[in-house]
Amino acid sequence: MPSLQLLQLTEHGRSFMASRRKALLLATGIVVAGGTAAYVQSRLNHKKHDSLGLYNGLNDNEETMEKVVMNDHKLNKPPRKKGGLKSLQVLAAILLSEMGQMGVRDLLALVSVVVLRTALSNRLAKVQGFLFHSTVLDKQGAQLLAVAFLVVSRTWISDRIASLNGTTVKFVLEQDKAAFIRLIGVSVLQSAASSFIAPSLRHLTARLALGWRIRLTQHLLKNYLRNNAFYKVFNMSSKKIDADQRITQDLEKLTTDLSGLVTGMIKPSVDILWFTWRMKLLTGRRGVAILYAYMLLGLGFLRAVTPEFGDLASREQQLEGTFRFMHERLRAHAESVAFFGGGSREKAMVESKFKELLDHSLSLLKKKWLFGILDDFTTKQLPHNVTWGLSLLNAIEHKGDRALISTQGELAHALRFLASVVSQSFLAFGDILELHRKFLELSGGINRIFELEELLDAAQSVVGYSAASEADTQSPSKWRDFNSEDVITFSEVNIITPAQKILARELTCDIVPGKSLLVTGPNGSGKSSVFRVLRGLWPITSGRITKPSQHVKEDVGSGCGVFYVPQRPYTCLGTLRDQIIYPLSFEEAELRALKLYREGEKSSEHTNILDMRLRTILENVRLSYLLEREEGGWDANLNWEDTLSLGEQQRLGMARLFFHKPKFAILDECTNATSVDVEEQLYRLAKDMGITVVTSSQRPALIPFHALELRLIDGEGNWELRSIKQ
Ligand SMILES: Nc1ncnc2c1ncn2[C@@H]1O[C@H](COP(=O)(O)OP(=O)(O)OP(=O)(O)O)[C@@H](O)[C@H]1O
Repeated sequence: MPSLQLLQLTEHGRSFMASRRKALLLATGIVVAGGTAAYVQSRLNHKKHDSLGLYNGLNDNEETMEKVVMNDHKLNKPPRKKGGLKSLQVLAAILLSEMGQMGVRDLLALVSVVVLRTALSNRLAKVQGFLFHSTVLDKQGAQLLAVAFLVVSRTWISDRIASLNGTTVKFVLEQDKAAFIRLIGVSVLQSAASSFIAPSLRHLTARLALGWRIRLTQHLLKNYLRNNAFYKVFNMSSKKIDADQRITQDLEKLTTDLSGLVTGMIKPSVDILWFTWRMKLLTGRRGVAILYAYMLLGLGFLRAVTPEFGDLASREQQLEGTFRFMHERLRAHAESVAFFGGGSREKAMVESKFKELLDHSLSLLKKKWLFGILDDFTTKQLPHNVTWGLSLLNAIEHKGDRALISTQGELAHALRFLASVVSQSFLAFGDILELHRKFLELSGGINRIFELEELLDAAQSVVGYSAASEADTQSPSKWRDFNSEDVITFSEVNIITPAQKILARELTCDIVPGKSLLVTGPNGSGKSSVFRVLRGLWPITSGRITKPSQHVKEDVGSGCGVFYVPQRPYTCLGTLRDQIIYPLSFEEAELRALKLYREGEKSSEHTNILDMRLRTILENVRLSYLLEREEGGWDANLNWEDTLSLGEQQRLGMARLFFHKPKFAILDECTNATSVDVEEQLYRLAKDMGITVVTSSQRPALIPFHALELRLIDGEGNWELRSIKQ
């Protein structure tokens, strides 16, 4: 393919692809859909300015991103199954070593050999990194220990209660009143302890889940909101990753399930050990052998008939996300839909997604129901017969004269105790089987979260110009190496879409201060794409871009180096003031205003300086009436997106530009909804402020404000640069 020959890789490009490939190979099939739960998350999703993707073809093969993902899906499925047991054992070991239950670990590993030949992917190992690296010294380590302690206590109390049950019968038969009253006293104490343990366990489990949620959310958000990863993740492949849904709802469910699993794992393990020992005392080795033989057979049978609950649960979450996303879109575009009268069309689309979700949920419910029947029969009903068998065994081997009341009492005690022990053992056995299903369901959640985590990691390791410039924000010295000049330079840069279509071949041009550039060309020829590459949203595969820093240089009386005003206006959540100072916080804006406009003022006057400056800017963009119109003035906090007209929002965007006062402004048709006279005034203002603009526009009225024209001729790679006669 000729276009591919043009994709000569830079070292950056290669290593980016290598790291991405690694991440993608880790990923199992990407099943995605938009979805949203939290408003802020969805704003990130919706307000992103393009539906762009990262390059899928940075290496020299011809696979599209989608194919890579599909292949990865195929590649990964079998290892997932094979690796499942290992991962499970890793998780079990982690959990149990955390809780110091080494003896239990061996048993659980043994049980998992029989039960769990399935499905937790290698991502489980990652869970360890985030959730189980706590020590007993930190809060969560202590909580884990407390959970383990409570679970063991609960088992001990169950055992005592089982024993008491048998003893009651004995005392009743012997009609020993004093002993009976003592027994009631002990029983009341045990009940009190029991009622303390159950709610405490629930409370601690919930706290554990919350702690993990905080830890995981912070971890994901750190990468999600850095280096524009949210943009890259939404556009990594032609399919969209519903990152918002995963970070909010999926994460909450995962941590709740996981903490439930901790108790779910400890309890049956402790119970099985405890009651096996009891059983050995009561029935000897033969009884234990019978019990275990039944359990292993039952486990094997249930394993064979268990549906793929992990995949099913993951699909359900995905469909839930899609359904929510449909509503979210409708909310975001309510006015447009209402103008078009698109209600019934939207209804059909929402209903089709709902039907998909419903069908899946129904089939999942049916599978759970059928599995539940077999599960119940194997773990709860059939075991009664085993209990009877074991009781018979116990009764045959019981020594003593059956005619004596004391022997009868002992036998009754032993049989009741045995019945309780066997039933507790089977309950534990049922719990272990339940664990199997929970693990499968959990694997779906883990895959969704850690797939996102891997993509976020990959987005961080996008090297090339983008990452270099972002890394600079943390290390200004490094940044200067790349951005030492006050000039924007494209040298032999190929502008290529994520679908590998070349838009501008070996683009070369310099933009120096005072010589503004007008980018023109037919729709779809790549004007905005040039800006995307300049901003580092799309990586470059060849050539080099130089640009001034995003940093503020207060000392020279100007704001940041380059400021972008996108085609679609963006209003943030917050006050009127926040709209103009975005993306700075109030405090940062005060400092900026002080540095830029009144060197050496006292801090008490910061706000005044800022508001005075902002008022002038609002007057310049002819929006000062907003201050009077909206209650609260600068502090008015509205849904600006719905309140302001498109033209007003665009003027607000320009106000933002004037506040930041950059050396270069990248203006992507960001004034096309304003009237021509306002547009001209805005450009005049920018010129007076010494801002060099790079404009994408089709309006002839703007030509005189520029010294150069870059024309993207056909969107096929051809371009020309010419100077504009003033
Ligand atoms: N994420 C993407 N994946 C694949 N192709 C894309 C993506 N984003 C944009 N394109 C394509 O790249 C081409 C250039 O898009 P761009 O937005 O740069 O056009 P433009 O010149 O700014 O158009 P307009 O004048 O309509 O704003 C278009 O054909 C568009 O469909």
